[in-house]
Amino acid sequence: MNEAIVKVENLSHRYNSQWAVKDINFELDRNGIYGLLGANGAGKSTIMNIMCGVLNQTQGEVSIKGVNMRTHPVEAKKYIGFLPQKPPLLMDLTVEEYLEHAAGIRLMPESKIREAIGEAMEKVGISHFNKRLIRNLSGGYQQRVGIAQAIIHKPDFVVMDEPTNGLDPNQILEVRNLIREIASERTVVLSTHILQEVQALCDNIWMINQGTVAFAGSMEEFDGYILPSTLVLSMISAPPLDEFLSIPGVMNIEPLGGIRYRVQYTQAQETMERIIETSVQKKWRLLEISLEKMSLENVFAALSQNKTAR
Ligand SMILES: Nc1ncnc2c1ncn2[C@@H]1O[C@H](COP(=O)(O)OP(=O)(O)OP(=O)(O)O)[C@@H](O)[C@H]1O
Repeated sequence: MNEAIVKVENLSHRYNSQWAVKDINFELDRNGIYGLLGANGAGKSTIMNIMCGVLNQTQGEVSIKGVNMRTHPVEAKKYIGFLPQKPPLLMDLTVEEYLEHAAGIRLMPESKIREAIGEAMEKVGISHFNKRLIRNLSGGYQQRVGIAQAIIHKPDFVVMDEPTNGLDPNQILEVRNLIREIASERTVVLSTHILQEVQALCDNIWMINQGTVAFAGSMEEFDGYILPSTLVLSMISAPPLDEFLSIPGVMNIEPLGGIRYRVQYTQAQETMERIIETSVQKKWRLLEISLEKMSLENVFAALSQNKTAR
């Protein structure tokens, strides 16, 4: 049997009298990107800090490749790379100096450090800035340095707490691509409070709500739970609603006042294309059509409705 890369059993933590995390269980045994999704304060950082041995849990156990993090933290940490929410960058060091420092903290043998720094810089695309002070790098490049320190010792498992937080849209895309590449050869767990981020990046997801797991499964299962979803459109010459409902994929249409309507659909892309084609053919004068973004609150509501319905 394959040994789990990460095993979390009955994990609970309280900072004072309040439980921040309550009875979390999961096991990861494959490479890929796993997302922890939850609103601010849901408990994501607490879980990640405990998994990485930065915080001691109140109850439960975490093991990395069979090594218990509580009893053998030094050995367990060899298998983990961690990019905390605020990467521990030393702004007055150059990229190379900082990575040397990070490799030292990871107790890498002296003889392996030079080569590892070169490889990590190349992997995250910062080799050309090796002599630059970290404070003189853009936010996106600083995040790359943060990722480089997390992979310098070639860990099997990398944890990233809100890795795209605070980046501009271009930097977000670049860092997402980098995360995909890093995950091609190891297991990555990342946290986010942005639904679209897990949808764009993750193969599997846990939704965390008030310190407990509200949903755990593949991205496909997750989409199955929260679909059907909605789009909003404006039509100047709308047909009778029955006629609109005959478009395959349209499950419901609700007038929102004026020329605006909310449409419930099954398969987003196909249904949208059919609506556009039909409205052109029938001259409904479609002005705009856009997918409605689901808020985390809506997702929780949809998940709990579906659970009671099943
Ligand atoms: N050091 C601390 N002392 C006391 N309470 C804390 C501490 N750190 C976190 N908490 C509380 O524990 C709960 C979970 O916080 P946590 O930071 O794990 O959530 P999160 O999902 O990571 O949110 P965020 O994205 O805002 O960091 C929150 O209610 C938070 O206020």
